[in-house]
Amino acid sequence: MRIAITGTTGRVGRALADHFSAAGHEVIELPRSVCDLAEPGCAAVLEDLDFEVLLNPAGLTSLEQCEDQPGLAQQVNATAPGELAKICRKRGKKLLHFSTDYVFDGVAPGLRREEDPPSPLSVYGRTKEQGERAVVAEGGTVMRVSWVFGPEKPAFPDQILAKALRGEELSAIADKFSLPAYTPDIAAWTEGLLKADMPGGIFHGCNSGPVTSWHGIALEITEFLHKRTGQPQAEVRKLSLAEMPAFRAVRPRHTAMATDKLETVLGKAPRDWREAVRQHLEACLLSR
Ligand SMILES: NC(=O)C1=CN([C@@H]2O[C@H](COP(=O)(O)OP(=O)(O)OC[C@H]3O[C@@H](n4cnc5c(N)ncnc54)[C@H](OP(=O)(O)O)[C@@H]3O)[C@@H](O)[C@H]2O)C=CC1
Ligand SMILES: Cc1cn([C@H]2C[C@H](O)[C@@H](COP(=O)(O)OP(=O)(O)O[C@H]3O[C@@H](C)C(=O)[C@@H](O)[C@H]3O)O2)c(=O)[nH]c1=O
Repeated sequence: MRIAITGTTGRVGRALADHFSAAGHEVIELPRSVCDLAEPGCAAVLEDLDFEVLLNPAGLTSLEQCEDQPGLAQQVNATAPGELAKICRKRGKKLLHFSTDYVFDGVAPGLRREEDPPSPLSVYGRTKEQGERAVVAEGGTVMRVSWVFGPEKPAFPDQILAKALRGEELSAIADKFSLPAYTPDIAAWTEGLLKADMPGGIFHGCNSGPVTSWHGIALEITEFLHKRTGQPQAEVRKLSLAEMPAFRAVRPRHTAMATDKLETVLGKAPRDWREAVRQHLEACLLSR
């Protein structure tokens, strides 16, 4: 299959490109230099392109940058995905677009379902929600992911691992809750949706297991290191969201997502995030 992929310099796009290349598909990479979503009309690149499915993980992912440049966030996260979706529909091509748990306000604890009404708190969340609505209106499929980590680019777990290995003091936010999503697993779920012919609508994609905080993920990492090295388990100081002055954008507190809808397509539940974190850490230690 000929699979076009945006955002291949990013975490999810790189994982998708590597996964589908390894699976024997022809991957057409559409990085910013080929398709700059900040440019109105950028989707025209699809008009003459020979592809069967478009995967669109590209996005303006810094919440603070979105607050500072709302016009750019609107163009990249909302307008451009809508334009890509229109051309995909017109040309009879399948589209999977990536969105976020931050479309929810996260006020109440518990698992968010696809049919729960979004109520974003930030420019990032609002523009991502508009983008997903535009895609679904054109018959496209959306996968909302959360707290993404993987080998392609360092994320929060990598920062904790690096600090722990250097013996530095550790701290992590303990009053914000979700479920992480591991990039190789995101790629496998994407393949599942592709095999189901991209059914349209919204799907939640994250690993399973107990809902956690960033502090909970950090503890999983220090416990892993303790078992792996025999060193005493490092302490992780608990932080609150309010202690993060760098977080100028408002972040939702409870955004763990239920994945039953994806499970129906895949025929199995996503694996536990703790297993995915351990696999990631093993790979990080081996590559050092
Ligand atoms: N990371 C996370 O924790 C989460 C991510 N998501 C969503 O998942 C998707 C993938 O995220 P992730 O891979 O982690 O993000 P990254 O920040 O790692 O990558 C973003 C990608 O988008 C590209 N991009 C940004 N602006 C433009 C532009 N104007 N034109 C073309 N490409 C552009 C970047 O290209 P360049 O390298 O040139 O800047 C990069 O390839 C996003 O849509 C995000 O909203 C959802 C929940 C959590
Ligand atoms: C969690 C955490 C982060 N940080 C730092 C690391 C990083 O530089 C910065 C932002 O962290 P994160 O990127 O993990 O947090 P955030 O920007 O909230 O991440 C979000 O990204 C967008 C794209 C999404 O859609 C969300 O699901 C979520 O993954 O804050 C800490 O210093 N301490 C912490 O405990």
